[in-house]
Amino acid sequence: MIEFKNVSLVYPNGHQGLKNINLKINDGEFVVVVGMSGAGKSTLIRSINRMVTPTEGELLLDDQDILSFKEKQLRKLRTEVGMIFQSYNLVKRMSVLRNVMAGRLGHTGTLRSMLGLFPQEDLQLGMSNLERVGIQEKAYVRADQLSGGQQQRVSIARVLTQQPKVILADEPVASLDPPTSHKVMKDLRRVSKEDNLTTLVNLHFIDMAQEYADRIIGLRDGEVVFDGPIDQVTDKTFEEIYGRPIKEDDLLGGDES
Ligand SMILES: Nc1ncnc2c1ncn2[C@@H]1O[C@H](COP(=O)(O)OP(=O)(O)OP(=O)(O)O)[C@@H](O)[C@H]1O
Repeated sequence: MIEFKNVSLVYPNGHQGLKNINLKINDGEFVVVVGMSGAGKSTLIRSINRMVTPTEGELLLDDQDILSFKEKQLRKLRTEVGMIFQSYNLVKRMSVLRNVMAGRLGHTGTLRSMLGLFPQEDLQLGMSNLERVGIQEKAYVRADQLSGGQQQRVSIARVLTQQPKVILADEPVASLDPPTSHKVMKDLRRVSKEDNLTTLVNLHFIDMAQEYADRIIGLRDGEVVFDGPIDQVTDKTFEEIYGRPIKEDDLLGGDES
């Protein structure tokens, strides 16, 4: 379980990114975080792997306060909490499989990883994760030869190969067209559920949020202004989170066709 207890974060320039956050996120939940640009979505999820560090409160992962973690514990935390980025963050010149194997970095020694000396069972794990997202035939292709949707699937396979407890996804479909966005979100949700991973996804399209979330957390100006299961979420909820009527731009539209 992830628990935020009175968590606040003030950036070095004095800007308050998070204000007194109190949340409990259960194992296996698929949570979508929504809010306007600048509301604090990235700050919230990046606190969980300490890419940013809250300045007040306690942030518990399985009852351990990660805000007190130093180097060695931080490395372990980042093995347990995987991340998916809008820009995929693949090494473009390397093969798809090599990128996926980067997920084992925290498990295999750095030198062995740099030399590409992965144990056979790790390679099998990497290949099976590529298969789970439907691109095993691309394993030996250079990452930059793939489409955006395929590259994001590689990054999903990489995070699965890391065998984390938690996945953080920061606007994972913001660079993709509507049909591809739906396919990637479906894959992400399916594999998260199959592996019982706790997943937090930042999305800015409210129709996507409604389609894939178990639970929605709404942020405004660094504060939680809504937190509830998807069946309690209506268009009015989003108007309250955004503090204004819903506009066409807030919807991705389209479907998988
Ligand atoms: N390193 C930083 N130093 C100072 N202020 C920051 C820093 N990073 C983010 N902020 C500010 O904190 C607020 C929250 O930013 P954050 O990136 O978490 O928002 P967001 O909801 O993810 O927005 P977006 O959808 O635009 O990415 C914004 O006002 C942003 O300008």
